[in-house]
Amino acid sequence: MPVEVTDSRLEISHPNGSSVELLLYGANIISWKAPGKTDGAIEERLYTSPKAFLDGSKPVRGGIPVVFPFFGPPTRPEHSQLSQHGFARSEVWKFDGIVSDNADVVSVRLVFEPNDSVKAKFPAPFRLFYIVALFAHQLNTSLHVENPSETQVLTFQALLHTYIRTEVAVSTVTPLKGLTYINKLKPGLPEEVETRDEVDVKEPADFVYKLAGGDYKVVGNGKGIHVQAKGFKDVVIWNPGTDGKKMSDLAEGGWDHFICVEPGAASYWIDLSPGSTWEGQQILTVL
Ligand SMILES: O=P(O)(O)OC[C@H]1O[C@H](O)[C@H](O)[C@@H](O)[C@@H]1O
Repeated sequence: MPVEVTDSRLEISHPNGSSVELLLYGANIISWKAPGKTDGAIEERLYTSPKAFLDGSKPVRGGIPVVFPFFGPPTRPEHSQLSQHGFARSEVWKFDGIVSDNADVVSVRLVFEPNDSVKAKFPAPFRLFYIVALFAHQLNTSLHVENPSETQVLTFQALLHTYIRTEVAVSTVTPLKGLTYINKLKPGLPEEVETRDEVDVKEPADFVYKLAGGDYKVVGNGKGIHVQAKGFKDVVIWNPGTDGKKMSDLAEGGWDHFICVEPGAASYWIDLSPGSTWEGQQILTVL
């Protein structure tokens, strides 16, 4: 079967050998395996920490966590009761059916509607859909935010916190040169302009690149992933380096094996008018 659903996870398989595993907890993709375009070798393309909690007790350290309704830490009073990066990554989503199943693409839809505990902390009406589409060499994830209110504007941020598996020692992200970025490692300091042709994360990195263009490449050891984004104007590049020692769900040296490339609305807010839907999409392609 191309889609297997259990109480807690989904597995999607493509006829060409690629596959995805996703937890209903957070709609968090925890694995994407896809063949190389030239060698055909099926490899894991995302990083999920071997120490990540996959039992729903804590947001998953790895894969693709979904960030909504704000990119943390909270800065607005209406988010003060919510935890870092909001609740979308720590609530249980529902499988909402197979969207397509053919030789090109197998895709599914998940939905999250606010439950009582979310409504108590975040009363604004909303509904989230997440479409996960698996192609031979590509994984396409689309977050749809609906505002069902007839009167109230829904204000939010959203982001896909993608952990790309790559060897940090030899990997770079391009093209970011010339972009203005917020350096979250130096809070309060003015924004900076990226001067590097190729950005690496050999030192701790936590940079929010604004109006970043939506087209990035992560390359290392002759392999790589093309990251395209639509609807997400920013991209965050994050790796904690040895500060990762403070994270109970990241093993010693785990930070050497990923770069987070996070398309998102992170430096700005989206005001969604009543009755409207917003979409943010990420397309990952094996290079
Ligand atoms: O530890 P988490 O809550 O998953 O956040 C991990 C990281 O996410 C983003 O990339 C932020 O820019 C970082 O500041 C944060 O440390």
